[in-house]
Amino acid sequence: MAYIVALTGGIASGKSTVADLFAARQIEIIDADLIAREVVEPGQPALATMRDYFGRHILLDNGQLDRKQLREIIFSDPKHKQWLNNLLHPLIQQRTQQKITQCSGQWCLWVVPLLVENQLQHLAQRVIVVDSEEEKQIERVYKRDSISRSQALAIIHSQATRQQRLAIADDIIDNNLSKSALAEKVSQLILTYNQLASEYKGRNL
Ligand SMILES: CC(C)(COP(=O)(O)OP(=O)(O)OC[C@H]1O[C@@H](n2cnc3c(N)ncnc32)[C@H](O)[C@@H]1O)[C@@H](O)C(=O)NCCC(=O)NCCS
Ligand SMILES: Nc1ncnc2c1ncn2[C@@H]1O[C@H](COP(=O)(O)OP(=O)(O)OP(=O)(O)O)[C@@H](O)[C@H]1O
Repeated sequence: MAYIVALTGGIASGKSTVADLFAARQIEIIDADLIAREVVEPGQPALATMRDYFGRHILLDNGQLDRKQLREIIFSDPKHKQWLNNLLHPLIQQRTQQKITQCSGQWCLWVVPLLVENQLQHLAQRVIVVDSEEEKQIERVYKRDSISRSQALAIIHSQATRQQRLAIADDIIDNNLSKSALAEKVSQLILTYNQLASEYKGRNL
């Protein structure tokens, strides 16, 4: 089994930006947000279950999930969020495990927003936390998705705190850095993980 490096952080902390820098260096990526999209594609049983629970209005005319609407529903009602998490998280976890066993490199990067919330850290050998100040997250999520300040805060407050994440971090990426400084940090981390993964392989032969 490959050495697994988990990459986590709050909403709009910069996980995808950092993951893209690893991917550009040919590191294999397993992305929980992408898997979360796969399990609700049209034709997937989970999408039909969600339509039955929330109603047909949760779908767009083309049958795809109306993500904006679902986001508004679940982050304004914890009961609905819990229902959705109970449905999707086991499915996401199952697919993630499959992909982890298929990782062909010496190590791979598992991008997992809810690592701390779902207490999944035991599934990785190393944890990177992308750390960002709350105001930066709000600003970036607004620029990227036009999410209002109050909705951004609702999402942030439904997630683990910065302190909870930092408490389990092996490596911290401060995402107040410029993108070029981030690339430099990623290059250093790759050298570290190449070494750690090769030692791990040696111990597990
Ligand atoms: C609510 C949905 C439709 C919003 O879709 P949207 O395209 O706007 O956002 P996207 O999927 O890219 O998620 C963006 C970020 O929102 C946060 N987030 C999403 N779901 C959750 C959740 N259940 N609890 C806390 N934060 C969440 C994460 O930081 C995530 O990285 C979507 O996030 C979703 O289906 N969520 C439930 C599945 C899930 O838990 N996914 C996140 C972890 S795999
Ligand atoms: N260091 C940075 N400098 C400037 N802009 C950045 C930086 N890091 C991220 N951004 C921008 O902030 C936004 C959020 O970043 P990104 O999508 O990487 O976060 P994320 O943690 O993957 O988000 P989500 O939790 O929503 O999936 C993006 O528009 C990205 O281009």
